[in-house]
Amino acid sequence: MKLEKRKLLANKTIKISGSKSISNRLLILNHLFAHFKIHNLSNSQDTELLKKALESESDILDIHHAGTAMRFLTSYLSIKEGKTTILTGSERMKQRPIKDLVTALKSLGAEIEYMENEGFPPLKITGKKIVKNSVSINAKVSSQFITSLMLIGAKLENGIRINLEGKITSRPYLEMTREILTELGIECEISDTLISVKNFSNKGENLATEHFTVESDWSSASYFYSLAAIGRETIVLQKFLSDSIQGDSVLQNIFWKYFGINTISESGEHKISLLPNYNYEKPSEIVLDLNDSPDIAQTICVTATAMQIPFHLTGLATLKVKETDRLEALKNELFKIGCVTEITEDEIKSTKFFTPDETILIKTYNDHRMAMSFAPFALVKEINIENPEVVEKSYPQFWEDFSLVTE
Ligand SMILES: O=C(O)C1=C[C@@H](OP(=O)(O)O)[C@@H](O)[C@H](O)C1
Ligand SMILES: C=C(OP(=O)(O)O)C(=O)O
Repeated sequence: MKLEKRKLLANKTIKISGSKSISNRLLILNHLFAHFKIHNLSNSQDTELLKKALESESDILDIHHAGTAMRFLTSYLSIKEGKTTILTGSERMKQRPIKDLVTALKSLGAEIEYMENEGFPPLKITGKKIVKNSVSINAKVSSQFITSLMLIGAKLENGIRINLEGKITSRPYLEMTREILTELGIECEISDTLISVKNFSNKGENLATEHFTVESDWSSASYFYSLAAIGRETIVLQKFLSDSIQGDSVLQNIFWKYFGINTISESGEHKISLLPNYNYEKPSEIVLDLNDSPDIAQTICVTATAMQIPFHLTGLATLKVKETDRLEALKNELFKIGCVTEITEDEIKSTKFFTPDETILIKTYNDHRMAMSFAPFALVKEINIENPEVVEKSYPQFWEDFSLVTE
């Protein structure tokens, strides 16, 4: 798809759909406990796939590229007594790790077999009653494994105590899970090395709420922060809270500190205005540890490149096992828009900016965030985005919204 050089329009309002992460947690909890009404559910393909899988009677479930769906369903199916299910996904999903989660579930008494390669999907899962309640898990590879255990914890006879080994990755996602459980009336505590979830008996006790409204998706909001920063015009986004339970809401601080974008909240209406500071002076370098919010790394790299600000981002080890190896993908594609980078196992650092070629063709590697994060570069120069439809994984109407704020 060709994006001719665009201009950012001032004061346009975009309504982004519900957070994919919150929605996917709520769907699992909704099926484990009494049904409650979910408002502003994410319209992402990942959420649709999880919803379909939970409603399906089939013995084979294919969740394509949806990482959270794969990880959350692994625990969910492990406690569906009397049912055997094959849980599979796309070719990329078959390369994304799941071993730490499977090992933890097996140590609790679950019955799970690898159908192709040890440590990777597809899995054959036979649901069982789990009575053990203490488990250890490596916290370095993906927080989704831990959330997956937390989500079933209250359904286990004796609750769950999860011992965390190693450095915790993507920790705000664990806090998000705890916040959601707490809001539903399920007791959960998190310390640096231990998470506990108490059993929540369904008999006689009701969940604390019958309605849950999902805040809109902060990771999706990042592309509009990028547009506001590069285009220096105000954009209004809905429905967001400044004290969000989504870790990616840290965008507010990052874009204020490094890109001169002020976030003004209008409480009541859940609107935020992204306002460029006209006295903004570029920093000499952006230095950030993104271990807590890996999904906004691509947005920051492209924004910094468009604005020619040197950057050094660390804490990115998990990027290698996402929809694609995002560090490699960034290195290749940033070069096309005029930035030379060095990457290691968990870092990316810009070393030089130069004037890019006339024709820029961005590859997207089956990764929605590659397409969406590079799109704002069209404010600098015409670019072409390969396979633009990849955005549907998290943000199906992204291109319509992009066209609403640019011309
Ligand atoms: O729990 C979640 O909803 C997520 C956790 C993060 O994954 P990791 O914990 O694997 O980094 C994040 O990257 C992903 O998009 C969503
Ligand atoms: C990593 C992501 O998703 P998942 O792991 O759920 O596939 C993402 O949305 O950037």
